[in-house]
Amino acid sequence: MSISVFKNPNSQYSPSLSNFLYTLPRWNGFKFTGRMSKSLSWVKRKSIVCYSTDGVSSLDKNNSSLSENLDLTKEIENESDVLIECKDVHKAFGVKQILKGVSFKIRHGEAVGIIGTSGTGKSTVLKIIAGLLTPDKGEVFVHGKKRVGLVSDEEFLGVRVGLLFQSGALFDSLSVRENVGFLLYENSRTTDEQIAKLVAENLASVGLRGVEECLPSELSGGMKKRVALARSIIYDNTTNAVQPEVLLYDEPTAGLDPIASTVVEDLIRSVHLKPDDTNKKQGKIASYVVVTHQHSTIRRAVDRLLFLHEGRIIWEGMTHEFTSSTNPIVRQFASGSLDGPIIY
Ligand SMILES: Nc1ncnc2c1ncn2[C@@H]1O[C@H](COP(=O)(O)OP(=O)(O)OP(=O)(O)O)[C@@H](O)[C@H]1O
Repeated sequence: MSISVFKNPNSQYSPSLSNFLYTLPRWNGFKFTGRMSKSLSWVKRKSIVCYSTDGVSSLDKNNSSLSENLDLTKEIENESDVLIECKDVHKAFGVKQILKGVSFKIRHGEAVGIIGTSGTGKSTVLKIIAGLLTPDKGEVFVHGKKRVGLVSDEEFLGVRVGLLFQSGALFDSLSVRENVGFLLYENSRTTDEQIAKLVAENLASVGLRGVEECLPSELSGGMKKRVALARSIIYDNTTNAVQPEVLLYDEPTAGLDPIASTVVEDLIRSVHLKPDDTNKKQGKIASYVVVTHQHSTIRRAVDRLLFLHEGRIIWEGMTHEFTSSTNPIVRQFASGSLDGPIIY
């Protein structure tokens, strides 16, 4: 499989194209040759940015005290189940050094949350894992294979990585049905009727019914988010291919009411393929990573947490350890207190 990255002279990509990028790593032979090619011909004329103009990194040497809080005792010897590894990842935007040596591993079967204050670089980490951004320094490994550059799939043979964008990033000119079924229309032999049925089922699973023929502009922000989630989990159940797949969710419940949040959190759980149910067809996501600020999402949708602060992972632990952590930064964040080392 190969993936094209189209250069954009304005160094911007539209939300729709962001989504286009999301879809790329997940499907073989992605080309606009299928049933949707006509309506999407405009996509070809546009282009996708590669964030390649970042400034030179400068390491912040003043954070050694924070790093001391890392629990390094949880290293597990078996490396064969590591799907994603970030090793000493650095990233700057212009003169702003965002990531200053981020290292962690995501293992097969894990449900991991990345938390931390606003603007600390959580989405940046997801984009680096997904191959939409390249680190200035450090390495990302997908199933033990080093990611070489921007989205380019040959080197990830055997693992698909998908990213659900914070914005939802729907195709504005397509109906909800076409958005959710997009990849199936383009890439599978499933009939239109079967796709329409799958779309309706997946929309129902995120609590949406009867919106198939709406345009995204007719939906509320929360509805758009759920449509995007339905699109990220739909798959061709007429094939038996089982590949480990990693889904990256960027704030999937931000802006949703508490009940819609619960629906989404439970759905994220339900598509997760745990190592002990590999024979089951439902739940094909091997591992997932959720960036979130929502306490309910932390509680319901993830098992392990990574705390990103000032460019590094300063704490990691199980979800139940989060609120009882003695790390002053984590404690302040968990309680939402104004008093503590985090200054706003
Ligand atoms: N493409 C870019 N160009 C320039 N700066 C960027 C770019 N992407 C992110 N940044 C900056 O990098 C920093 C980290 O952004 P990021 O979105 O990763 O943070 P975050 O932790 O996900 O924030 P939030 O919790 O508010 O969503 C921010 O200061 C942001 O302005």
